[in-house]
Amino acid sequence: MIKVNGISKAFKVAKRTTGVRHALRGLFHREYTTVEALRDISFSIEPGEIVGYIGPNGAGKSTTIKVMSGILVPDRGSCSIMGYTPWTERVSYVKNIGVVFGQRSQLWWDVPVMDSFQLLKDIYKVPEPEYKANLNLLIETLDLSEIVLTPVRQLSLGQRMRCEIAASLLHSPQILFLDEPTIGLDAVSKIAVRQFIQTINKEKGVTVILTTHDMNDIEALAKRIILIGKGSLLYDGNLQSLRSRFGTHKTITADYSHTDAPLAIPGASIMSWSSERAILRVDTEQVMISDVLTTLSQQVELLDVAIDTQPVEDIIVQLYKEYQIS
Ligand SMILES: Nc1ncnc2c1ncn2[C@@H]1O[C@H](COP(=O)(O)OP(=O)(O)OP(=O)(O)O)[C@@H](O)[C@H]1O
Repeated sequence: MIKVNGISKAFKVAKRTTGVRHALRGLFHREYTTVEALRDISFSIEPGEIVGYIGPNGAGKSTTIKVMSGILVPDRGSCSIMGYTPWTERVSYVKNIGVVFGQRSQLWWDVPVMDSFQLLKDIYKVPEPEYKANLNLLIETLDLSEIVLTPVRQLSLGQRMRCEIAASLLHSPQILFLDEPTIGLDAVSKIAVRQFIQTINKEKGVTVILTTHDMNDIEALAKRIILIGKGSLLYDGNLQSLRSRFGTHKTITADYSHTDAPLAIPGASIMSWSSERAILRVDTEQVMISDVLTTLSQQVELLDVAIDTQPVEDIIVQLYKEYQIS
């Protein structure tokens, strides 16, 4: 469905200087530097996938989404999405995609949301029955009935984001690009947006490419992640295999009957200890969790045990370290 092949994009940026002398000189003689936003990026995405496109600030995520949605023309490389080249066949191509930029709005600021929806219907030439069916479904699933008659400028960020997502789906696109869709949202709105993304992916088969800094988004939604750093693709694969590669540490929180004897557990490091609770960190490549629990139960009377895997955040930090990006 999506084939990106060797995409590169550089921006020419004017060098900024401080001081009056330099500013005056800059009026006559501008100096430029080149920012390589994307370097030889390639990947393919199958229909129905949800892919988390992640990387630190300035890595090139938004630039990739802009190239894939036809807003930016790359310097080199090719991109074929549902048979279209996004930047050369933009008019016919955009009917197949929905785009949400969390930091920008596609809705008209001063008019009620419903008027923006109507305008988008006309722009995309959505037939009336299809528009009505989509609108009703979106109003219901995104809980918009009480806000569609409100002007966008009066909406909260969470309400606006739900409307943005609805706006991007009115024309039944098969691919949805989401650039930071949960940025700035409270916990409840984040969960609502995540659930909705899952629903349209499962029920309508919409392919989703999602950029985010929120690892909970990734954990909840994406089986596959693509990691970029400083414009280069660093990892493309399964979140689960990344877990097994890096996530070999588990944390055991053990509650037990009062004891003053210190614990000695071979293969586990004791992160914290009190007379009733200990937190242990175990490298499962070195020692089995069951062995640690057996040793523990020989030394204390266990009341409760919780075992946590390493959060995805930690794994991503390790990846950044391995690739020396920040
Ligand atoms: N229009 C532009 N003009 C000049 N430089 C740009 C432009 N757009 C992006 N860049 C630069 O390209 C690089 C990649 O930017 P991009 O916005 O794609 O990163 P990002 O991964 O989306 O970052 P963030 O997580 O901060 O949103 C950055 O160094 C950025 O400053």
